[in-house]
Amino acid sequence: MPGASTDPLHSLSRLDLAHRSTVIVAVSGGSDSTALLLLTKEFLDRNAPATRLVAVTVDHRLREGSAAEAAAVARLAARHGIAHRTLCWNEAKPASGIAAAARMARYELLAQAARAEGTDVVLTGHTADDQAETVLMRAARGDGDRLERGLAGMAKATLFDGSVWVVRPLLGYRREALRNFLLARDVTWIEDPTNANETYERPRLRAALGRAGGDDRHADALRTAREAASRRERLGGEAAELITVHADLAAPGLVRLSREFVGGGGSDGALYALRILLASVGGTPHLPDEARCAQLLDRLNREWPLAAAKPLCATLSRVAVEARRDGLFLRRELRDLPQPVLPQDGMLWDGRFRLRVTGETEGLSVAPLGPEAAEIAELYGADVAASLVRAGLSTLPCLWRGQECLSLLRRRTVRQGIAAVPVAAPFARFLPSFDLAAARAIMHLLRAALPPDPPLKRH
Ligand SMILES: Nc1ncnc2c1ncn2[C@@H]1O[C@H](COP(=O)(O)OP(=O)(O)OP(=O)(O)O)[C@@H](O)[C@H]1O
Repeated sequence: MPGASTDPLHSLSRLDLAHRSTVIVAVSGGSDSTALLLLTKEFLDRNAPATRLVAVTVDHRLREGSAAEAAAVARLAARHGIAHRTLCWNEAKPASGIAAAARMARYELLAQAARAEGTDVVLTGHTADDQAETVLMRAARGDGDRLERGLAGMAKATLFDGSVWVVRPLLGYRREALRNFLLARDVTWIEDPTNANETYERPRLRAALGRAGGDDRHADALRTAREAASRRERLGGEAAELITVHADLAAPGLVRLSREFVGGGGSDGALYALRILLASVGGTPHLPDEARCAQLLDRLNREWPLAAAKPLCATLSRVAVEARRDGLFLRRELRDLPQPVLPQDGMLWDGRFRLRVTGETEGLSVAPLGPEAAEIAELYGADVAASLVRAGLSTLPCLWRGQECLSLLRRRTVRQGIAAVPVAAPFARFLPSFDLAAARAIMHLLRAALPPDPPLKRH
């Protein structure tokens, strides 16, 4: 992230939008996203006049007046010759955790809008002020792991659901500069009353940063974010290297790590790589507990030499771990596998596969292969113990008609118009650009679909 700059007109020049036929800007009607919309319009008019600009407002239907706010954004867009859509969050609202649910619904609706417009880019108006607040809140909570990846704050770009890049071109710019930009053009914006409600953590922090000494705290927070982001990228690069060199898919559903991987177990990169591997094999979106993974690596380092006689086994984060003479094997544990489900397009299965459904599904279900794995185990992993191959296979999604097993669902073998595409669970929903190297390595290992390049120019 650049240091806070004063001329927001430069903000878009770092984006690679030339090959996109359409770009979406997410506009709440607040100062930041309104400024972003007008900046993007100016930028595209000058540099990529063939690219269509679409403003999208999400009406969360949480406050009286939200529809009128969306209509005000629509009028502003029309005045500037910009297409505008309003999308409503119509689902039932949860009783608690409303802010997080609203945020998730907003991402989903924005991604839907992007797909409908045939683009993979949505720009949002997050600023340097938002970034400083995010980092200070995370630091105060002390969440994140020992390596403090969370202190990197928001990434310049985050891939949502594997398909839409949410890009934040204004992260290096102060809100005040954006407001001055709007005032100079006589453009007004909407003040969201929740932004001033100091019963919430963010507005409280925002008010504190506005008082004496706030600028220094702001600058410190941005420095912390920059440093944490480069540490996080370095760590991800190390993990990617370890996964690429020392991990392979010994058989479907069975990841094998070499002894050298564990031998380097003292490094932060190995610990991070192991956590990514465990989360991906187990199908959990969050990385498993850092301390427990460090203990496992430590134990493997100390005891593996003895494992020649008897495998060393452990389970962690839905993964069965087995150290044998010929490698460390990871597979989804057999407990708590999904019950049979009716396949639906886009459904995430056990956090490990995305189902693709194009055909008729009546009478069909998707469930783990289970004991039927014994029938086909000999087809795979000739250099691995048959029991491991069977165990790995038995956790994979299979197409059933009643009690009859029709076929193992694979990425390409589309049976009855149904396929199961592997996903890397920790990066399936949100993939921040800091983690791209590590994500690509694990996706490559699992034969998952690789992420599209982010629309950022390389320096
Ligand atoms: N209701 C919404 N509709 C469309 N986009 C939104 C909406 N709410 C937030 N966003 C996008 O997410 C960004 C960050 O959201 P945040 O809640 O921090 O901003 P805000 O205070 O609502 O408005 P602004 O950032 O425009 O001042 C916004 O700049 C905007 O791009």
